[in-house]
Amino acid sequence: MDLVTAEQMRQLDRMTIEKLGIPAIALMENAGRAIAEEVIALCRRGGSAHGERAGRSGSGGVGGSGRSGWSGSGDGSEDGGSSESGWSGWSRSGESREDGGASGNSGEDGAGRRGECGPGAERIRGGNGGVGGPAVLPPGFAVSGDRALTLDASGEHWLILAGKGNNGGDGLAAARYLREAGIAVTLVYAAAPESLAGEAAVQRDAAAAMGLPAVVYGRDVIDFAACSGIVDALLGTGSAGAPRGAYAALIAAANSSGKRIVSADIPSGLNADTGELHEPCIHAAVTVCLAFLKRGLVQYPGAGAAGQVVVRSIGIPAASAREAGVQASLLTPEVLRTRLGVDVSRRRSPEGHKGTYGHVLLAAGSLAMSGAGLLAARAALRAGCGLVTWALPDKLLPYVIGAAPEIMLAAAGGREDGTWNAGTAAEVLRLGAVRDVTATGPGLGRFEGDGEWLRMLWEGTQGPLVLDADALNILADCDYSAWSCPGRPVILTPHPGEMARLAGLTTAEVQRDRIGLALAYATQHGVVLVLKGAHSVIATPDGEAYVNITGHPGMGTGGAGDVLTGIISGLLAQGLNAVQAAVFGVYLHGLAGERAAGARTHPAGLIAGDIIEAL
Ligand SMILES: NC(=O)C1=CN([C@@H]2O[C@H](COP(=O)(O)OP(=O)(O)OC[C@H]3O[C@@H](n4cnc5c(N)ncnc54)[C@H](O)[C@@H]3O)[C@@H](O)[C@H]2O)[C@@H](O)CC1
Ligand SMILES: [K+]
Repeated sequence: MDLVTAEQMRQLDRMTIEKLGIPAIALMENAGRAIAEEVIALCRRGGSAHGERAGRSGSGGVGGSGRSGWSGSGDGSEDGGSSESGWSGWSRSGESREDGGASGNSGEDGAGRRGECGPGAERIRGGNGGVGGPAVLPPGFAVSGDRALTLDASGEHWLILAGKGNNGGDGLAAARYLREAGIAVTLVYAAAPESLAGEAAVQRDAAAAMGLPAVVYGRDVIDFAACSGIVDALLGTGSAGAPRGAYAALIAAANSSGKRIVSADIPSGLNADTGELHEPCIHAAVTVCLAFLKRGLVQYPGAGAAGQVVVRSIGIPAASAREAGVQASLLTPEVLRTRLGVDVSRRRSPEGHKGTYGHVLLAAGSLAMSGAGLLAARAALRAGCGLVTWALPDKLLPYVIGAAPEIMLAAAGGREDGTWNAGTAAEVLRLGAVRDVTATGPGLGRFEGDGEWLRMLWEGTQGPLVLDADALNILADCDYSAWSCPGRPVILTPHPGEMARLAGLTTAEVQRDRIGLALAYATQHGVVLVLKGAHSVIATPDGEAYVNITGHPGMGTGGAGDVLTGIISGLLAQGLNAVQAAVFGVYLHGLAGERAAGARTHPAGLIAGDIIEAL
């Protein structure tokens, strides 16, 4: 599923309007209808303002995963039920959904039976059946109504907060469909209705012609207490900066009303590109994202304000995304399989042996931080590689003998106190020359001459090189753009603090636009970059980015990053290329974390070793 910026979305809108000849008002109608369908689906579910959001907490929802709050349409991103993927929480609008609602296709019930039980069909039966028995329909004949836009005996009353741009126009179109579905609506204009222009003005006039009641902020009393839900159509991808004036006041009032809020496209007040929250920002139960998933909806804190995100098609072809230069994707099993060519089933050859699956060299650990090396080495084996050699300081070696009998140990020299020194580089290079992957960083520590040590590895390693933890801190202190590169891939796996040191920024600056920064850094430095944290971003040297949404809050525990280093290295050893290994490694790491968290009495008890065991 593609992730777009506001500017790319505008370009995609223009392409559809100009090249395909689809009028802008038609797109807006589709948007309005989609929003109305999702409001109706929410009403059917009876979700409360906060109840709808429970699935995002990571503790509830399908599979105990934070992903249960996501559903999508438009690119067929489902995994087809693969148990490996764990994507049971993902549903596609327009196909059979558990709630039986919000289907872009009318007349299907929750089980996908066409024409058997829609309200329209009931009416036909009633008319045919006469007194005293069920209707008998001729074989093969069925009629159904527009179930997605029907809500029986609702008693619902929704406020439609409308801004003066196209986002407001979407809300006004939705209001008409809601009214048709039997839901009472009141339009709340943030600005004088006369100030609306273009398609939004057309929607204003259509709503007025239908007799929909309307109030205007600053002129009329707005009764939030009397409504049962709120459509937020104040600001969309055209918003700039913090909401001002009436917009700010309406957002604040909507949030404090405690009512369910369904946002059109993005929660008003969210930066659609970065996920930053302006003050104030809507906190939605559901966000009906139009056409393409906006980057800001998958990056925190925005992802936390959006509630359940549903991506709905409005007539803009999915294929046009690449034409518009979209380089970011939500990481789904489908993306792994088709865009990246990863065998997500991790099939093993019946003829395979340990030599088939590659050999990792890990240079890691020191006397005070031996566990980091052990975790990374064990994770590489659990990721499926054939062999792992753990190179470590001589003084550490006796303490780890037998800690994991599957791991081969190699004394690399080092200082008397069990730390590394510059002289170990030659031995690490010698060991790495006959192995498939070299990984370093976990538990490495800093030492005199460490910059030169890393330069030797960087320039001398022939196979893929994975750098994490202290290797990244060393790198941050070096001008490595001057180092020669033997043409093998490098994968960097920083957490936000390490990323800040690498990029010369503060951690807050790193977190402000994770996708943008990861892309800029990866392309500028020619590396595969894994920016860790909730919804890790993987960026490639040729300018592609993937946002991962597997994982669990319980994974915030010491050593989880070392496990990721091991997994990525283990996948590289098995022959995955650097991008495949980084992306699939992050994905598997998150899945294993979810499983491990689910297996504990409380996810707070999760420790890094549990993630390895859940691989
Ligand atoms: N053909 C299209 O272009 C389509 C656009 N669509 C909708 O249109 C939206 C984008 O519409 P627009 O580009 O008109 O922009 P918006 O509707 O997001 O907002 C623009 C309006 O808000 C005002 N504004 C901007 N920032 C503000 C702030 N911080 N405080 C107060 N007022 C502010 C501007 O003066 C302008 O009047 C999308 O998010 C989507 O909902 C959909 O209808 C689909 C088709
Ligand atoms: K909005």
